[in-house]
Amino acid sequence: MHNVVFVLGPPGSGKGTICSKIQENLNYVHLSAGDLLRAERQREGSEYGALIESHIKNGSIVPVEITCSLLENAMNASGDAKGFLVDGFPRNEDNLQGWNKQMEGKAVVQFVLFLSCPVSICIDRCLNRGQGRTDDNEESLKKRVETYNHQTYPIIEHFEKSGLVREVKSERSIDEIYADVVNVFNAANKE
Ligand SMILES: Nc1ncnc2c1ncn2[C@@H]1O[C@H](COP(=O)(O)OP(=O)(O)OP(=O)(O)O)[C@@H](O)[C@H]1O
Ligand SMILES: Nc1ccn([C@@H]2O[C@H](COP(=O)(O)O)[C@@H](O)[C@H]2O)c(=O)n1
Ligand SMILES: [Mg+2]
Repeated sequence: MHNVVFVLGPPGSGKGTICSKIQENLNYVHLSAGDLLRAERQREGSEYGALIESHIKNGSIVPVEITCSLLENAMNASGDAKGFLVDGFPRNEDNLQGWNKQMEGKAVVQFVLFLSCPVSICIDRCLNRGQGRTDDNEESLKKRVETYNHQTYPIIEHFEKSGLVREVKSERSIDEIYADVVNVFNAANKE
């Protein structure tokens, strides 16, 4: 059974940055749904390349069958770990339902780490990220934020109702955020 922590928050809230630090120090494996989709988009022979690129540019969400299979394959291919940081998933109702259907009996959700951050700060971070992402431009970011507000935030609210959400404010320095995140993981692993 895979132990999973979902990591959610607006685009640019620092999910990837914080997950890298958790992976380095806490024996969790970081799996970014966005990174897996970008790799699949580049994979020679992939039948999904064009579809994925179109969703990424439009800030819309790729059908769950594609994303969940990439996640499950990555988990199965990974060695021993305390758990998996599933970054940027589930992003909408389709992601959530598809995960529940595909991963029932194969994964347990330990908690949801919610990195909350004002949107204006998130947009500035993305525009200055400097990684050449095709969606780090004003037009795509407007759509990504809209998708976050209308489709992803309701998923966070859904988990909130089950008491699974651990919110950490991420408009602060990386060290301050990470200190709070470590406390969240320590508390969860004592339960
Ligand atoms: N606490 C922070 N303070 C300042 N800059 C930060 C902070 N956290 C991350 N950044 C920077 O902001 C940018 C976005 O961070 P990151 O890629 O981790 O966000 P993300 O939530 O994974 O975004 P996305 O959803 O678009 O993948 C990066 O350039 C990163 O270096
Ligand atoms: N569950 C997901 C996650 C991501 N996407 C698509 O990838 C884009 C980039 O995601 P990041 O987490 O790296 O920002 C995102 O805007 C979506 O188009 C997805 O479809 N499903
Ligand atoms: Mg990211």
